[in-house]
Amino acid sequence: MARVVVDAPRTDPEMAAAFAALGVATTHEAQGRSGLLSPRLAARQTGASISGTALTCEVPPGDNWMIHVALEHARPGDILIVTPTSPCDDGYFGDLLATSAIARGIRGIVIDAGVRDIVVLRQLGFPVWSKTISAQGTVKETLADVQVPVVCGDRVIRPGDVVVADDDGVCVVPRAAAATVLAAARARAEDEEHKRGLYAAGQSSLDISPALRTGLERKGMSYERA
Ligand SMILES: O=C([O-])CC(=O)C(=O)O
Ligand SMILES: [Mg+2]
Repeated sequence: MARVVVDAPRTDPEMAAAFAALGVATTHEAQGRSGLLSPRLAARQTGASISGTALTCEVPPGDNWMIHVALEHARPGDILIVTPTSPCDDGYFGDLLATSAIARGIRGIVIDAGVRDIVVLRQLGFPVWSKTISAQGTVKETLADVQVPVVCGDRVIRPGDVVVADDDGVCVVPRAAAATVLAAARARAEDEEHKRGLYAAGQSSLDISPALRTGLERKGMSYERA
């Protein structure tokens, strides 16, 4: 039996939104280099940087009915996560569904399958991370689960987890870890800001981070004159 989990708990929307300014690389590093979705889920635009709470949706191959169901349960600040129950490249999502998603406060879509109407999606400014682009249409015949834990881009995503997406890819932060990872990501961003100033002033990264130099010696790097 397929089911929709209604009012699933989610990360505080303001906290989830704060990750966008930090970005995917920093978030991923701040949680111990984890959470990154497969790079096959590529940005279909340039310059979009979003974060929000996961609204998850399973779809049978070639059938987008459950995306319509998921949109009905959208809350402002959600990011739609769509995963087929077995691999499929069809164009599940296009400009009509995007128009509805925007109206319902959804910030973007991450889909381990295809999207279509890509020119209009870009014109709408609705950001997409997808496995592919395909005009292949889908039917509305078979049920699947909405707002349940899914595997998307080879990572488990639970309803209400934080999803961060930009030109570097997509990263998931489990709801229970969001506050800790946000604090670690902010600290990392501050540290990088400091280093950026030193790098720009011409300082060597080996001087700024002495471990990089002592590590070379410890591992036996030798220097020879040409
Ligand atoms: O309607 C569909 O099946 C997908 C689509 O093209 C749209 O959302 O515009
Ligand atoms: Mg269309």
